[in-house]
Amino acid sequence: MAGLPVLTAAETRAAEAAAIAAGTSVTALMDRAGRAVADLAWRIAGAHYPILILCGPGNNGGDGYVAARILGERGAPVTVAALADPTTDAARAARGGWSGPVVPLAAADPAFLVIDALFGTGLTRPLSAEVEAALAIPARHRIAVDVPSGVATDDGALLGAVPRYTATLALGALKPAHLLQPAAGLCGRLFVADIGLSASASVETVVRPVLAPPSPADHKYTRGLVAVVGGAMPGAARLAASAAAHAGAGYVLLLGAGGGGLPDAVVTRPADVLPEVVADRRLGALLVGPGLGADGAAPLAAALRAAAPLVVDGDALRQVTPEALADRTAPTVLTPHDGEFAALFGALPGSKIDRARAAAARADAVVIAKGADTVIAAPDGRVRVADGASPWLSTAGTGDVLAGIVAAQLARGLAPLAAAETAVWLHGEAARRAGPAFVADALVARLPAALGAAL
Ligand SMILES: NC(=O)C1=CN([C@@H]2O[C@H](COP(=O)(O)OP(=O)(O)OC[C@H]3O[C@@H](n4cnc5c(N)ncnc54)[C@H](OP(=O)(O)O)[C@@H]3O)[C@@H](O)[C@H]2O)[C@@H](O)CC1
Ligand SMILES: [K+]
Repeated sequence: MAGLPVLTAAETRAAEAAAIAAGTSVTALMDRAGRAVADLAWRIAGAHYPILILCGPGNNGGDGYVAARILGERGAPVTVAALADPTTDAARAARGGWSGPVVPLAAADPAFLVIDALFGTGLTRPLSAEVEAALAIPARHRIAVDVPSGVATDDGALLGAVPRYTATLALGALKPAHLLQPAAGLCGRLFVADIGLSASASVETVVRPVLAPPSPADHKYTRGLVAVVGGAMPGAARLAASAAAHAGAGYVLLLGAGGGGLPDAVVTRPADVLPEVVADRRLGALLVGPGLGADGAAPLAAALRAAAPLVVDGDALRQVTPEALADRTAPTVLTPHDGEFAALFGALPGSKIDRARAAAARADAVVIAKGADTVIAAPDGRVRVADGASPWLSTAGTGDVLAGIVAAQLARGLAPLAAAETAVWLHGEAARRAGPAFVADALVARLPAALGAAL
């Protein structure tokens, strides 16, 4: 199943221009946008609770005037406060359709619902104190039109004090700011209004995969042999191995990290059999990095020679170079958090999406840039962004679990980007099922149920 497209401000403008070239007017697009805003506001506030609509000078403000007209026609108590007069033809026309009063921003009173139509994709500079004060007007609920005013559409940075919203209504398509931190954390529930834009996007959201159960012809090797390289901290490798076993792998081998807490089904062998395992044609995927320690040069060098798909995680990411990774001929998936990403690729420019994409091209690997806003990038430029990750995932061992799940998906034959996307979804679903304050081991225990939800 394809994810939702994610468009930058420029891509959105291009989609808008294409729609206009195909015969739709800006006014028609704005009317659809304003109607969608009004419908959402109506569901929250209905006809009896005061609604304050903050309108900016551009087309985001235009959407606000359209919503004001429609809500007013339905009998809702609407007040409009404007930063300045409209500056675009479409916004002027929308302003003309609103017959109620328009007060200056500074004169706006608190309301049950504030609709923020100050700035959308056209934000070009930091917010003024006047705008920040208006955004901070007390309200029970806030809806952001397209994006919260003050967030940078393309990278999710904050250009001022932005409040927390009940909901954000993305117009036409999601934007990076809806998914990337810190903006994503302020958007509240995300809705996408279909206003008739069509665009193919190289960036999509991660969605629930559609997995197939094993066929009668399958056996443990076709289900996938995963080998996990242990190291200085064997617990991390055990966790990863256990995750691989619970995420559908047919056979899991753990090298040099035996000990308690493992399912008996996971086969443990001494570390020095790694060259033999790497040469085994039945190997489906190799994982190196969890708990490897700072002294992992020898096993890492052996792992890089694997003809099977390789997952590089944790400590290994600090001991490898993008060039060594790019030299591999079999698929490689990297799972860095921010610190490991910086250690491996240095400070790259642009949004997290831009950085992950550049890193993937440089290392010729799929990069899973982890965090509250996990971004998956492939060397060919395709990107998948996960939304709504459990905040409780920020605990020790969850990265080891993810690496094990990725290895299991590669071992059963998924292409690297699909393996990464499937793994990130399963990891997120297991976390959702685990509830609050789980330990990483509990995440592993939820993996079969998460997998079941994708069959
Ligand atoms: N794409 C689509 O298909 C559709 C898009 N639609 C809607 O249009 C929105 C984009 O509209 P937009 O391009 O007019 O920009 P918008 O966000 O209203 O802001 C521009 C204005 O704000 C000003 N300004 C900027 N920053 C500022 C600051 N910090 N402080 C003060 N002022 C600031 C800026 O001034 P300037 O930089 O020019 O001096 C300019 O006047 C989009 O998000 C969606 O809601 C729908 O209507 C229909 C279909
Ligand atoms: K807005």
